[in-house]
Amino acid sequence: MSTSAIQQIRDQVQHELHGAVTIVVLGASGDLAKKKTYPALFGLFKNGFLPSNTHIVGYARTKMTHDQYLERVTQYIKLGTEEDKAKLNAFKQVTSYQSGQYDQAESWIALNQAIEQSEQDRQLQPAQRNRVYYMALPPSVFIPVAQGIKQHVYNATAINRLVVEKPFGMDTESSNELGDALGALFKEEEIYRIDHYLGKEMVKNVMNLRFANIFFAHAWDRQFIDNVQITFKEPFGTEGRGGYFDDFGIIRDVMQNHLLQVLTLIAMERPISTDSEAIRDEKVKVLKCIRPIKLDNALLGQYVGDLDGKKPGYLDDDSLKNKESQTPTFAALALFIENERWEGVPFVLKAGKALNEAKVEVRIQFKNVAGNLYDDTARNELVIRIQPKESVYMKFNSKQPGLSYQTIQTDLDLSYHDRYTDLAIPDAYESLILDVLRNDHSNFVRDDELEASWKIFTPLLHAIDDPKQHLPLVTYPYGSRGPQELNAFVEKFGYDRSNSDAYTWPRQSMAPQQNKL
Ligand SMILES: NC(=O)C1=CN([C@@H]2O[C@H](COP(=O)(O)OP(=O)(O)OC[C@H]3O[C@@H](n4cnc5c(N)ncnc54)[C@H](OP(=O)(O)O)[C@@H]3O)[C@@H](O)[C@H]2O)C=CC1
Ligand SMILES: O=C1O[C@H](COP(=O)(O)O)[C@@H](O)[C@H](O)[C@H]1O
Repeated sequence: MSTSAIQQIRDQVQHELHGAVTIVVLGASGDLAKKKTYPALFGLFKNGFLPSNTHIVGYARTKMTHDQYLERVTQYIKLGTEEDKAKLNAFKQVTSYQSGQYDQAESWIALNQAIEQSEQDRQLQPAQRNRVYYMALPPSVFIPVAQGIKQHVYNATAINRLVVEKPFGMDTESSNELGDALGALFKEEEIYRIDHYLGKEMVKNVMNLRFANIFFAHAWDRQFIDNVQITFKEPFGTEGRGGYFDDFGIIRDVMQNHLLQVLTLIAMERPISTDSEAIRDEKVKVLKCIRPIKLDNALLGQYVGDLDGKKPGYLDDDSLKNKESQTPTFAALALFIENERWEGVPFVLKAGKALNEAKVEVRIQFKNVAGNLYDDTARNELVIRIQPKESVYMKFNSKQPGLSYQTIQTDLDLSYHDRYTDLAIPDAYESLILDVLRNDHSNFVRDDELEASWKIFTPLLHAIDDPKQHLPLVTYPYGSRGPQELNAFVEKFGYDRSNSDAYTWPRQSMAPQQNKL
């Protein structure tokens, strides 16, 4: 980004908040706070993106001294240079900790007094007494905390913003209940529902790729695209998180939110502008065209121990209470969008824990060439690699170099780490907290978007949760590609790998004999 574009963002934040804010991190003693929220806040502070007059208050029940608090919340911050170390010392000067309960008025009153004291010490004018409340908390306390804040901490004379972490409910009904409870306390424009995938660089790039390139615009529909695969793979299981995970399963954990958000960006119509409401309007429209997932269009799996006996199965996890759990740790789901652009095109979402690699990507597979002149050609694919190794590449067919006329598969490859020097991609949380400060809702989930997304998944989730229905659950070994039924599943929904066997990515030089003929 050019220096002037960066300065423009800094000026925007400064202007939006009149140069001052108090950021309250609720649940500051927790895992998300130390791993994501504070490192992101430090990244913004270091690069001058926080308003010049910022104070960060950590809040949780745990009793900690100031030094214990600082140690805890800065342990995951990476320091590259001496300058970073100096900046961290300066960052520590603008934060403090307040311990209190989540359901007691006295605690909230005390928090409000601490904030007011800080505002007074910083000599803030009424319009500068802006407050951001970041709920890094388990969902069981979202509502009492939102109530406590609204009643005792909310400052009606300035800006208030509430940042909420997923999960936003377990199904349509519970999500609506949570939405109604929050909606009764905060206006929709004050609420920022985080889906951290919307802060990832390549997810943010989807709109630029689609709407700033004329050649994609005209091939982006059922006439040219055969199927879309959106894949999430993690090489580790639920080790130690089985307690949490067992209530949710892979569909609620990453598919109803992260992968569906990616699908929405791929499938939505062009918004009338880049304004956040225009974007979210289009997202809601396309979500409403997706029918609830049919049971026949789902493949569910659970991992077992690996073949060497070194890695445990899901049911071996000590943190798991139900040793006969039927919770899926893997799912492949085919979704269909019933509109003019996409009718009949399967969007296959695949996600799994304890697989063979770490990878998140979108793979758009185009149709076969009609009346093709050449034998054995592979289908074109556009791949958006979200992580690791951010990249966009287009697989296409080309004449083999030399005297041969054989067609081979190759690619046009924009691998970020090769193309851009000094690449520094900010963490998703850094980007999203900056958006909160700039008052840009584009990368946050709106209430109606949430409702539309739960409607797609709720019938399937209820069937999975109902022990009487006994949905088939296949197994796969820890560290494998997933259930062996997966290939047949994706083929059933159109995915065709023929003539792709010789192709690998990232690019490697072709074998000498392939170049010679
Ligand atoms: N951790 C992660 O990487 C991610 C987390 N999230 C979401 O962020 C939110 C916070 O996650 P995370 O930090 O892992 O959660 P934690 O379990 O670490 O909880 C955060 C803090 O909340 C308090 N707390 C924990 N359990 C309870 C309870 N039953 N009742 C009241 N307070 C409780 C504790 O603080 P104290 O006891 O001091 O008050 C704890 O330090 C969740 O909604 C989670 O789904 C989303 C994406 C990733
Ligand atoms: O929300 C979640 O996401 C993480 C994956 O996030 P990533 O940024 O590391 O790709 C997942 O591990 C976790 O189970 C889920 O709750």
